[in-house]
Amino acid sequence: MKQEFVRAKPHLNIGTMGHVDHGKTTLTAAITKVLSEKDPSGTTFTAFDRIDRAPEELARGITINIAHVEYETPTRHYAHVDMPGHADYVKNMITGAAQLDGAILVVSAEDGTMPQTREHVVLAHRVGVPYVVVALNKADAVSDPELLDLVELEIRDLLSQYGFDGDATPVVRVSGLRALQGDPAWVQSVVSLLDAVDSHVPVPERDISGPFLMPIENVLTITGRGTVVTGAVERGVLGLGDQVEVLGLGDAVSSVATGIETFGKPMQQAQAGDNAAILLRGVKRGDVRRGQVLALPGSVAPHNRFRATVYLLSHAEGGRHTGIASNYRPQFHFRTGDVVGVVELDRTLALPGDTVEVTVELGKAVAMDTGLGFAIREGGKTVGAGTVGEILA
Ligand SMILES: Nc1nc2c(ncn2[C@@H]2O[C@H](COP(=O)(O)OP(=O)(O)OP(=O)(O)O)[C@@H](O)[C@H]2O)c(=O)[nH]1
Ligand SMILES: [Mg+2]
Repeated sequence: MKQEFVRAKPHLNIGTMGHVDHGKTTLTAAITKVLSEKDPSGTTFTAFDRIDRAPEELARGITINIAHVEYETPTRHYAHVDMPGHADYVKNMITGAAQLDGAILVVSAEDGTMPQTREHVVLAHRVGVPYVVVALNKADAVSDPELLDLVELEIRDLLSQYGFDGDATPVVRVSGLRALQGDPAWVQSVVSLLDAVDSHVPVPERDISGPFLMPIENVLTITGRGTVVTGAVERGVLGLGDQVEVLGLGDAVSSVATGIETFGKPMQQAQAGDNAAILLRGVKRGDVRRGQVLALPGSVAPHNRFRATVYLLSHAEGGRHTGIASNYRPQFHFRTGDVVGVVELDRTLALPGDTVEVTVELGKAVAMDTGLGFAIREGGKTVGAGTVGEILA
């Protein structure tokens, strides 16, 4: 019998972001190592090569998408996402799939701020990641303190330039690598970083009272038990035995939640903010997929025609070089999935950096309400961010 999840501390969702190779995954592993050594009952060490793995099938237990690791500080329980590639960051951030309550911006002290550092800061602010804490990483590799001061200044400037409070943001000098190797001074640097996260990122308000909704991130088969969907609960509460509907991208499927887990621990209820794995009665693996939502029956409906406000990312933000016109056919990324659609503009041309009102017609209906955010993508690249306005059909 597996131990039940105990909701003893507030739960927050955070993640590492930052330029390629600046040490996000190493730092993630170091955090779990440092915390597991302080309190083995709250945190399990997740080694570098165990992060970012998402298995297709699990032999036993309902396990969460492996891109997440969990850990506990003295005051909080965290789910931490360390996404494998730059494209995934952009996509997950812009759609809110990652639903970060705060982010650890990892900047290599050797390189300073780089293009993806900027892009992630821009996107984090645009999608409403409310707080950032900076890990000035690889501080072990830079012996000149003035150089570290300079990089710190540069980071604060960048944060202020894109809407964060650069002066108030904690910038902590760390070495994920040396902490992982057990060097006491650098272990302490990771403890300081976590203290900064605990104190700078407030516990968010969750929409617990709204109707249950969870975007599906992964679908797994558990031998002998059935089909499990995983994701982060967006709003509401789901209890064991509750009726649910899987919606969007095709026919709706009705089911009942017969198992609920978080990080491999069973629980009676999943609530907004939780990373949950939900076992669905009588559902075949092929009936459900990533990009759909699991929702309280009747609480939300799929739509495919709507008005939207769209911001086209500027070139500096990683957007297009050229403008768009009516009949533009990109991919629309809602929550956890992509669907093709056609854009109609109210004017002849919209340029990168512009905010425009458009009408969108999707190839497949997606569960949506007014206010839902989405990303516009082409060729695997994110070129715009939008918000659903009036729903037309
Ligand atoms: N000297 C030093 N090297 C580090 C540190 N952290 C990471 N590295 C090295 O930097 C390289 C990249 O580290 P990763 O943790 O894979 O970086 P990442 O940001 O996850 O990279 P992507 O996922 O590819 O974007 C590896 O060779 C690490 O060993 C550090 O604190 N100090
Ligand atoms: Mg990595």
